[in-house]
Order: sequence, then C-alpha cells, then structure tokens
Amino acid sequence: MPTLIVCAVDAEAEAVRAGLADPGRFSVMTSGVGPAAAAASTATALARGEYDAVVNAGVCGAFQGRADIGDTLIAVRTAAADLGVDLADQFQPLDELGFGSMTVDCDPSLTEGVEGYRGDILTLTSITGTADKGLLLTNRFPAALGEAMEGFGVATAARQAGLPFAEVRTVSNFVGDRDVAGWDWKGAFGALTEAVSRL
Ligand SMILES: O=C(O)c1cccc(C(=O)CC[C@H]2O[C@@H](n3cnc4c(=O)[nH]cnc43)[C@H](O)[C@@H]2O)c1
Repeated sequence: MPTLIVCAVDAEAEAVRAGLADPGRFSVMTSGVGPAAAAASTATALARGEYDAVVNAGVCGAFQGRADIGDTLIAVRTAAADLGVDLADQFQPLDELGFGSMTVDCDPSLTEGVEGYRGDILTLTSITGTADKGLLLTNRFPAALGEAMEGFGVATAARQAGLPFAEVRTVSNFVGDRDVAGWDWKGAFGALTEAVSRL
C-alpha cells in the first residue's frame, strides 16, 4: 500500500511531487493550513484504508542557532506547543494533566534515507511573529528545532488509524520577529523537493 504525504498548501505539494523518486509508492494531498484542517483532512483520507504510513511534509520556521534557512528537519517527535496550561512562570503539558499527550513519536524507519537535523518539531495554530514569543518557545522546548502548523494534527489522525507517522520540513524562515523579507520560500521548496527524493 502507498504512503500518504500530507502538505498544507499546493506549493508544498508541488515541491513534493517534483521530488518523489517512485511516485507510485506515494499519494500526495493538500490539507489546508493549521492542525485542525490537517487532522480532519488526513482522517478523511485514511478512512479509505488505502495507506500504510503517513508523512507530513512542508516548510517551517527554525529556532535560531538550531538550524538555518534551507536546512532539512526530520521530526523525532511532533509536539503541540500550546496543548496544556500556560501559566505565568511555567507550562504544564497535557501529559501532566492526565488528559493524553502533547507529543506523538515519529517512526524513524520512514525517513531513514533523508539527510538533515533530527529533533522535535513544534505545531502551533499561529506563526510566531515576535522575538519574545520565539525566545519563550526556545527556552520551553530545548529539543525543538523548528515550528510549523500541521504536524500534530496529521500525527493524531495517523495514530488513531494505527499507522506510523513521520514529519519532514525544510526551513523557509527563522522563528521570531516577523521579517517576511528574510523568508526564503523558493529555497525551502527546492530543499523539500530534494529531501523527499530520499523517502
Ligand atoms: O506569510 C503568511 O502570512 C502566511 C500565513 C499563513 C500560512 C502561510 C503559508 O504559506 C503556509 C505554509 C506553511 O508553512 C509553515 N510555516 C512556515 N514557516 C512557519 C513558521 O515560522 N511558523 C509556523 N509555521 C510555519 C506552516 O506549516 C504553514 O502551513 C503564510
């Protein structure tokens, strides 16, 4: 059975399709932006029972000092960065509250051939646009390499379907101050094409 690759937007899906070495082994779909659209679209696709694994692929922001623009990030875990209680001096993850988990482990066998940095990738419902929030996330999640908006949604749908999951992202920007002029979409899409060719 093929692997389902979920991208948020058409530009990411096009970059992925351009790179697949054996397109017959994969099906690429666009879910829409954010974890809710990603979870719902993935769950609908998986209900057909036609896939044996799920990969979330796209571009992302990187935490300064942990990865650079154009780099490839491979998730060890995908983590919903705000799924818990946000207190003044600390963050209590869902895990500590006894209501489930804010992380999903990725299956390393799905991304064995992909070269890049391996670590956690955060999922947020909004792009971090200030240096203060970027610093807060950097300190709160020391194992996080970057942030995006769909991974935890796709991972949750895969987990509920009993399928292995992986997340592969290429860096279009740094997390923090919203300087869109410094974003490199073209470079990130090119890197994404190269990264998925190793899947
Ligand atoms: O530039 C914008 O205003 C903007 C707002 C919403 C979505 C986009 C996209 O192009 C969506 C692509 C996809 O990119 C991921 N992404 C990229 N950089 C970041 C980031 O720094 N923080 C979170 N997500 C990021 C995300 O997964 C989007 O779905 C543009």
